[in-house]
Amino acid sequence: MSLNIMRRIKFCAGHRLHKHGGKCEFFHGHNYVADFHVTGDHVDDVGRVIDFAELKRLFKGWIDEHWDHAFLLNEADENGIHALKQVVPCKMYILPANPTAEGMATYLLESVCPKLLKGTGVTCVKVAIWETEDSFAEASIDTPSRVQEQEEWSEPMVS
Ligand SMILES: Nc1nc2c(c(=O)[nH]1)N=C([C@H](O)[C@H](O)COP(=O)(O)OP(=O)(O)OP(=O)(O)O)CN2
Repeated sequence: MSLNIMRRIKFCAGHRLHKHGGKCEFFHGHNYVADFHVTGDHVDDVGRVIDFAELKRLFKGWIDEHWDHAFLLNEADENGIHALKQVVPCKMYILPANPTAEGMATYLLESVCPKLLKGTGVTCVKVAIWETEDSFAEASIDTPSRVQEQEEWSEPMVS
């Protein structure tokens, strides 16, 4: 048996889609919603897979530090990165792919959640990123063990 729970985290961030070819190539921002779906196979003495408050501490803590009020850019977007570095102070987070809802959900699921949840006994199996109230993308894994832990972290650039 598995038990599935979800913790929602809201944040705002700026981005642009490298080579989008349309309006989303301009710098702009969104009020994002991130839904973290977590699974476990047993409950504690209180009846919880994991305390929602602990998930908030972990997920919101990471989001607040790295993405909230930051600009998210594709590492291939040299022009955008160069431009943002001129801004003082500047909070920027560089991703290995475009900061689409799909790219952000994938990054959280594969690169961030395994580290945050290490030792908790639960696994994040799906992350949904809502870019607007009408559109979202989700990344999910079928088998938790498919998630690989990655050693490299992109630190936010603050200047
Ligand atoms: N599959 C995806 N398509 C798009 C993404 C994305 O993350 N995944 N992102 C964007 C842009 O970020 C854009 O800001 C959102 O575009 P759009 O949905 O067109 O924006 P609006 O809902 O605000 O549309 P209006 O026509 O301006 O009302 C684009 N595509």
